Amino acid sequence: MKPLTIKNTVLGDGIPKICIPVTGRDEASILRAAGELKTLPHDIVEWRADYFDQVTDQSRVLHVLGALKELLPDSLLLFTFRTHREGGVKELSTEAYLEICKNAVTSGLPDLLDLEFFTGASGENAEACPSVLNPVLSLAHANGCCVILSSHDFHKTPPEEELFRRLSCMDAAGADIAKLAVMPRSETDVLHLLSATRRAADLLSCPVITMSMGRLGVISRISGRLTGSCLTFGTAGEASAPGQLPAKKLKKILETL
Ligand SMILES: O=C1C[C@@](O)(C(=O)O)C[C@@H](O)[C@@H]1O
Repeated sequence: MKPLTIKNTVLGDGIPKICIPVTGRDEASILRAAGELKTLPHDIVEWRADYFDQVTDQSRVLHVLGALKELLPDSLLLFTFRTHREGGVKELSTEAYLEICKNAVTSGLPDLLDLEFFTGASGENAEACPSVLNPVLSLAHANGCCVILSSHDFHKTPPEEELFRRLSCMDAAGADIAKLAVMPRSETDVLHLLSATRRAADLLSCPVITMSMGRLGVISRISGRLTGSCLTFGTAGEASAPGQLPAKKLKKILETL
């Protein structure tokens, strides 16, 4: 794997980087939460725009993106609309989801876009749709924005081979970073995720981010140095997924390990 440098942050080398999600429902609470991050250890701020009540209003989204950039000029900004089928807050059509992503990257404000790998695909273990993903990937890249291709399963952990296959397919599809979040049902599920991550970090060309969610999977959020997962999500207030640790505690653990 080749490390990815965005501004001064190197993903895929050294201690895993920390990303803190901001999940407010209105502009005031989003900006208040973002302001509080100034004193917390992090490299990336993720705006989870699916929590935002006005997310379908393009100009309000651009306004919030601009304000976040201004408030946190030294943090990388990750734009994420998590769809309902992958664990997000709002149910929108695929077209509306893609419009939100395109609007965000066209502004040139986010440093990173989370794009769900199975957008436009149907059913379990479906193949991704290059005709849906490619235009967004190109638009993001043309606007200086890196793309995290992502896949989430809040119910189970697919077999280890499938975990590795998904990360490989994301890499082959042109991801700048490949990301997988899955829910363990047993200790073995967690070990499979860790092992697939190590293989992917060794064999793929892009950096990877993985997590096994919930209490059982907490080890996956602190073991990136061992497994090769380059980024881990920590909380400042409300968690955006089960198992996330508070950012300060996370930083201490990562430094100790
Ligand atoms: O995809 C991810 C990872 C995540 O689900 C987690 O488990 O930490 C948290 C989300 O906010 C983020 O978009």
